[in-house]
Amino acid sequence: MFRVTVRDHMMVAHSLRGDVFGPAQRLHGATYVVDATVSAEDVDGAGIVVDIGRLSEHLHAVLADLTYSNLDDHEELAGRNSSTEVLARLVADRLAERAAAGQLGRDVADLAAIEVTLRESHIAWASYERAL
Ligand SMILES: Nc1nc2c(c(=O)[nH]1)N=C([C@H](O)[C@H](O)COP(=O)(O)OP(=O)(O)OP(=O)(O)O)CN2
Repeated sequence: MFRVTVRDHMMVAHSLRGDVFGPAQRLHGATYVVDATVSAEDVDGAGIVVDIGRLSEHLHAVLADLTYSNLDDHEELAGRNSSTEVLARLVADRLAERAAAGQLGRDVADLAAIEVTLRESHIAWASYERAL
């Protein structure tokens, strides 16, 4: 399997509900380093999974909708904790929609999966992977 990964970041405000959380139950800021990885069984005629520049543009566009916002007010996250895992899935699903529309520059049938990893610090991260 071939994989290509691009990296970006986003800055958000949010609070997390539940006794499992401590101070993070209060509204606070978080900066996530976000990695998006697209995989394919084979490369295309140009020898790539998808173009890095194009994948970077789409990751940036997806994150632009979230960054500098209060995720507690986000309609897609209503009633749900914006945990690192849930945010990884949200970003992956949005990128998958773009892949399905051919916006990554390759037929989605030739792509295998997308994985998004959010690093909330240098010692903790969460990922979500889904088929394309
Ligand atoms: N699996 C996950 N665990 C935790 C997440 C997460 O997104 N996924 N997020 C957090 C918080 O955002 C943050 O990392 C720390 O929160 P908090 O629990 O309030 O802080 P502390 O660990 O310092 O406090 P405790 O009282 O020890 O919980 C946490 N976990």
